[in-house]
Amino acid sequence: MRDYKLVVLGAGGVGKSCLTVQFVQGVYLDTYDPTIEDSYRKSMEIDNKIFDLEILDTAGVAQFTAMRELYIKSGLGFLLVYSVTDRQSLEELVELREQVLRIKDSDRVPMVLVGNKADLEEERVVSVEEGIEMSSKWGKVPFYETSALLRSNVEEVFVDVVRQIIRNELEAANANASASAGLGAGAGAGVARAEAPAGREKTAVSRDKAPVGGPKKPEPKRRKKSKKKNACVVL
Ligand SMILES: Nc1nc2c(ncn2[C@@H]2O[C@H](COP(=O)(O)OP(=O)(O)OP(=O)(O)O)[C@@H](O)[C@H]2O)c(=O)[nH]1
Repeated sequence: MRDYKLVVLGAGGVGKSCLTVQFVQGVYLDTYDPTIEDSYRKSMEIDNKIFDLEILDTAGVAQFTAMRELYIKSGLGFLLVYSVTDRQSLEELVELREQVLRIKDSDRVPMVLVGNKADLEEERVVSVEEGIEMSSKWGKVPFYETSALLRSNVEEVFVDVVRQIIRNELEAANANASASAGLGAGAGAGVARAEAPAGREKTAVSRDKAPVGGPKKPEPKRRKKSKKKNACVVL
């Protein structure tokens, strides 16, 4: 069984705990109790394999953010959550993502951008388009709008991060196998083949789940083997 640690990051009150508890326990918490740090475990089957997930629900409020570096070091995948009712919470993610990339010392860290509270249409101040724009700026990090209240796209965001981790591991294994077989020049081809089975099936889906993003395009190369796909899924 594979054991993966996922970390849920974002400003205070955006719904990190509600998303996590909805995913793990299938219930919605409607009281607000600021988190210091909570850890949850859940086993799930993805692509016919069982994964044991440890999910760290982190503190959004400033006095606990010193612990963040530790979470980030130990995490394999990250959910960067804002609330569509709070513009500042989206802006705060810019710095958070930079912190993740810096601490992990990589620009290919498995992550998703999550705009939560999408059910609160009347209180919305961040549009779907702004979420998509942020995801594009970040090199097409998969973007979803979610509602922990309605349980929409909740499972999808966690599964997406796990699939990214799997894909990265496959790429690393292929690169190692090619290197140890003395096939340095063929490593790129191995990576490309490895991507196919773990690829996401969704590209871009509008509020009524119709595709809005057109065909997937390869991300412009930042590193030699970088070839990410986009997934923007909103309610
Ligand atoms: N309408 C609606 N309310 C939500 C949703 N998700 C969370 N909330 C509410 O927002 C408030 C904060 O949710 P939490 O999950 O505690 O937020 P958090 O990000 O964990 O907050 P911190 O622990 O301070 O970091 C609670 O009152 C929730 O009921 C959602 O999808 N829709």
